[in-house]
Order: sequence, then C-alpha cells, then structure tokens
Amino acid sequence: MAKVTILGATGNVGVFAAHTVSEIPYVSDMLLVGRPGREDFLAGCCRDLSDSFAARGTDVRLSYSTSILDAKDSDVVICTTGMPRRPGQDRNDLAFENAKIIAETAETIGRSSPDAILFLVTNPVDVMTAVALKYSGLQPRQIFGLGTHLDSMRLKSLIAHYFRVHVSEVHTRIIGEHGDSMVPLWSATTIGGIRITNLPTFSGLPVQEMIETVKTSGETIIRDKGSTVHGPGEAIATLVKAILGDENRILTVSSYIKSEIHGIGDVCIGVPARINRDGVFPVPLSLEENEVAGFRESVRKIRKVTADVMERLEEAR
Ligand SMILES: NC(=O)C1=CN([C@@H]2O[C@H](COP(=O)(O)OP(=O)(O)OC[C@H]3O[C@@H](n4cnc5c(N)ncnc54)[C@H](O)[C@@H]3O)[C@@H](O)[C@H]2O)C=CC1
Ligand SMILES: O=C([O-])CC(=O)C(=O)O
Repeated sequence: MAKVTILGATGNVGVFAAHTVSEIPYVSDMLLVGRPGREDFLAGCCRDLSDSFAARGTDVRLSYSTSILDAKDSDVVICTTGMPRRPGQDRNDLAFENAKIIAETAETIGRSSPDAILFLVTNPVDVMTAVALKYSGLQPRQIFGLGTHLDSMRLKSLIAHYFRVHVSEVHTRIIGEHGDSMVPLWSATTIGGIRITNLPTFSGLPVQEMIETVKTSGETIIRDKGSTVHGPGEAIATLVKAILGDENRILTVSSYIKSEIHGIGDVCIGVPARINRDGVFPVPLSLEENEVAGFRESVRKIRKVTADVMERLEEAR
C-alpha cells in the first residue's frame, strides 16, 4: 500500500486530484499539503473527502499539513503548487515565478523523500520537470511531468467523436511541448487497431482544426470557467495508478530524454514512456520525417525557455 502526497492541495487541481487519486486501490495514505494560513481550508477538505470516502466505501487515511517535510516516506508526491495562467497569458509566462517555487520544493523533497517519485503538474510543465530534476537531485526515472498526456487525451476525445467510436477504440499521442509547439503523431494513431491513415475517411479529417482545438483547450476552458480541473485531475490519477499498480503502461509524459528520439536528447519534454513502480522510462522511438522536424522545433523551444529559467534561478539564489 502506498502514501501519496499532494502539494498545492488547496488549489483547484490539487483539490480535485485528491478526490481522483483517493479512488486508486493501492493508496492507503494521502497527505494534503497547503500553505501556512490555509489550515482551516485543508481541514475542511479532509472532512469533505472523508464524507465522500464513507459514501463510496474508500479506506484511505487522510491527513493535512502546511509543511512539505511531512511528505517524507511518500511513494508519490504530486506537485500542483504554483500560479495558474490567467486569460491571455501563455503557460511560459509563468516559467520564472513557478520555477522559484518548484526549485525550493524539489530540494526539500529530494532531501526528505529520496525514494519518492515526484510528479510535476505545475506549468510550464516541461520546464518545471527540468527544474525539479536539477534541484531535487533525484534520478531521472523518479521525476516526470503531466506533459502531453492530457493533450493526447483531448485529441483522443476529438477523434472518437469525429468517427463516432468509443474512446477506448482510439489510441493516439501528442509529443513535445505541453504548449503551442506540440506534435501530433498520426503515425501512431489507431482506431480499433487500424492505423488512422489507412482509413479511407482519414483524408476528410479536419486535422489542423483538431490540433488547434487541442492547443487552445486549456486557454478556452480557463476563459470560460476559470481553471481546468476535471481533465487534469483524471489524467493525474491515471498516471499515479500506472506507477502504484506497476502497470508498465506507455503514456506520454514529460520526462528527461538522453537520446531516445532520433538521437535527440538532454531535455525534459513530452515523450512516450513506460511507467511502473520504479518510475518513468522513455521509450526509444522512430518517427516520420515531418514528425521529427516538429519534435526538433519543440525541443529547441523548450531548451531555450529552460535555459533562460535556469540562468535566472542561479542569479536569484
Ligand atoms: N500540466 C497540466 O496539464 C496542467 C497544469 N496546471 C498547472 O497547475 C498549477 C496549479 O493550477 P490550479 O490548481 O488551477 O491553481 P490554483 O491557484 O488553484 O492553486 C495553486 C496552488 O499552489 C499554491 N501556491 C501558489 N503559490 C505558492 C507558493 N509561492 N508557495 C506555496 N504554494 C503556493 C496555492 O496555495 C494553491 O494551493 C498551475 O501552474 C497550472 O498552470 C493546471 C492544469 C493542467
Ligand atoms: O492551460 C492551462 O494553463 C492548464 C493546462 O495546462 C491545461 O489544462 O492543459
């Protein structure tokens, strides 16, 4: 059985993730961590969640704290701490402010929970994954970000709707940045096990429109309702379950690659990775030419934002 800690547990994503993660059968203990001054809110969350556990028949020991040090002995630490973007902002606009928070958090987690797997949700998530890797001192397999998993789920939903098939029939991936330079892998997209490009109806698929919808999903939801919650919350639970259940699922997350994709590496970015109890392991991959070009471009962009942030962090510390 496992202990899961949620950092940023008073936030929109943190609160809902507490609910989805508590449904995972391997979770025995869950710790909600918020900022000092938020004790009443955290206590209220615990009581409210406990009521839902009673109604659902869930047996998870819940506690809260305002100290990250209490994450000690966690199997998985989910980090949703930091600023969300406001309408009109790009995720990368949050990079430096959130990097300061993540660097400090990662240092503490690295020291107090050296065996934990640290899961970044905070945006811009690829850059935050790199910051956490550097400042935690943990192994690359122990650090990953939500990456393009949620984007892949958004594309999956659009494809299923277009072809009027159950979502479970669609397998697809988006790799690269969790942002504008993301790259859809049509070469790895299947419906009912058949490559989508082999379907006669593929030529009519509004590919550009679909990708644009995925790219702007977060922005549109934030404009309409303030924050994205249910999509990220469920995506987070899928990934935590893949770890705790030692599922060996191949999901598309932000992970440190050495050279797995066409020799491209030394960056944290969304790639297909095997996920199990030991952590996250990028899968070596061959792509089609246009996909490699798109991925290179995405890597170039993420490298630049990451390098800028790392430099500013060093200056500020
Ligand atoms: N990777 C992805 O696909 C997604 C990423 N996100 C990101 O997750 C993060 C959280 O989003 P929301 O929950 O909507 O935001 P929120 O504002 O509702 O919650 C943020 C949480 O971080 C805490 N926090 C903020 N500044 C802090 C500091 N200096 N020290 C300690 N704690 C601090 C707040 O107290 C709160 O608990 C944002 O960066 C957002 O962009 C959100 C959805 C999806
Ligand atoms: O768009 C945002 O800022 C939140 C996010 O990353 C998402 O829902 O994809």
